[in-house]
Amino acid sequence: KLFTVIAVCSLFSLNTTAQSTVKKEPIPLQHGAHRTGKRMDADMAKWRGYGLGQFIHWGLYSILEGKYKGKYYNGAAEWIRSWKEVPNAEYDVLNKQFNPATFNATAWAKMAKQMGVKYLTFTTKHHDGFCLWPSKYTDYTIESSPYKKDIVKEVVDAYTKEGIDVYLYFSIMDWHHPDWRYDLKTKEDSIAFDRFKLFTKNQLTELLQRYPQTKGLWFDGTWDNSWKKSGAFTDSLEQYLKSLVPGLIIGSRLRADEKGNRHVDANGVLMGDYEQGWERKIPKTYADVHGNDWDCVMTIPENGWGYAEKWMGHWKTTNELIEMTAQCVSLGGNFVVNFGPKADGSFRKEEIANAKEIGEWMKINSDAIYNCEYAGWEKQDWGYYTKKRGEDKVYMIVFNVPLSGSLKIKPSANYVVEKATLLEGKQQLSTEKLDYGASFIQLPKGKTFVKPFVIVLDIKPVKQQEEAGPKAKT
Ligand SMILES: C[C@@H]1O/C(=N\OC(=O)Nc2ccccc2)[C@@H](O)[C@H](O)[C@@H]1O
Repeated sequence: KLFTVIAVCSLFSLNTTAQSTVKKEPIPLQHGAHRTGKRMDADMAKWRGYGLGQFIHWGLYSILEGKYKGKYYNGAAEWIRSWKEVPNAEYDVLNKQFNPATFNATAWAKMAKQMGVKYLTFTTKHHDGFCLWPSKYTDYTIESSPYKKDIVKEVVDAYTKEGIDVYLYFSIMDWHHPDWRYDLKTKEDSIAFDRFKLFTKNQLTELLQRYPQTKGLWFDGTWDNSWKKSGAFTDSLEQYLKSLVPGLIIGSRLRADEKGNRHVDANGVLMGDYEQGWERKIPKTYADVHGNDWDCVMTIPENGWGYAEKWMGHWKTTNELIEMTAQCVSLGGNFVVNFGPKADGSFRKEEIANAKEIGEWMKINSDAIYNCEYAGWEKQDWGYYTKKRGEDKVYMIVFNVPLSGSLKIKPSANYVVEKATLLEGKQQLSTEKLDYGASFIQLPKGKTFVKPFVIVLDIKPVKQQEEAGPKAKT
């Protein structure tokens, strides 16, 4: 018996070692990824350099503020329609109340400009199906509200005028539309969902034609079986949308391949121009991003994107949001902070404060954020490295000042540091060489730092040391 066990195990181990050496044949896919590696055109290069963005969730859910008849919903406020306490029929007539009479898109855009964001993602239609633009494919739109005016146009125009690129959030899942299906089990399901797919294609065409400044589409609500079973349609839809607007940027949440895989296809290749799975989470290491472009979308409270009277759990401070921004950019991504305006279009005081304080920090330190990339240097405890794209400049974004006042750095072998300078005030800092290619950067004695700060390292590429011949056998 024992012999059998040993025999089976050794066979297994043989088999695995054999497998590890045999290259896996790619699975032939009609509707998998059509590109491997990053998009290298100018539109995507601009996206890659944004660093900091803003998300805005605004809609009928903002009226309920995460509560109903005095009870507080403990889920994400924009999902309150799905709460058993809220009769769908009562939620669905909230369009009759929506009337942000004092809404001022220009004020939003100026707040965003001051904050230093380079792109906005704005909810045109969330899961509840209510359209903030006057779509001609449904009557469940802003035109059916007392407000009547085209909010999407007001937002797109105001942000574009401030030089902030606009991306339109669109939920495929539409709880209000009679032809939406979670799964395709019957012939009737498929007939209805075919109508729904045409409705979706028509609305997206409408958005791109009405708002030609749109730089990209941010898809959501694509996790159900009905969409997973529509891989071919998602492929043709993406290609169709990109034929309407060449250069359009679409993340990995839209597509499914013909085997129902989302984000990455059956061969593990990203389907989309960037990875959209980093929602309220940040990659730990560069390896986690698998060489893809990516951004992280983040709520200021622990969860909840639409306005809620009571924010859930911990509310992120400005320093935490700045650190998350630095963390994302240091790993080659962008960081997108979500704001959930009240039904009247005003922001809560905490969000206004965060935007102002982040803006004050960006005013001094944005060189370390805009158009920066992963530096590839060994991470140190004091904070994060970013590298200016195409320039011999590395930035140290410092959050943790050691009691010694000496910040250790270990440049990658292909660079030496020529000079270290405090970004604010331009004071040059002394450095002390250590062994193993490391150095100490000495902070000025007696200076106390009360905010995250940046040190600029002027670096010079060095030829890799020629291998000194075959290593002596030790
Ligand atoms: C930005 C958020 O996006 C959502 N959902 O996100 C996800 O489904 N996230 C997700 C799902 C699977 C893997 C990773 C992220 C929405 O339901 C939510 O209301 C909000 O609009």
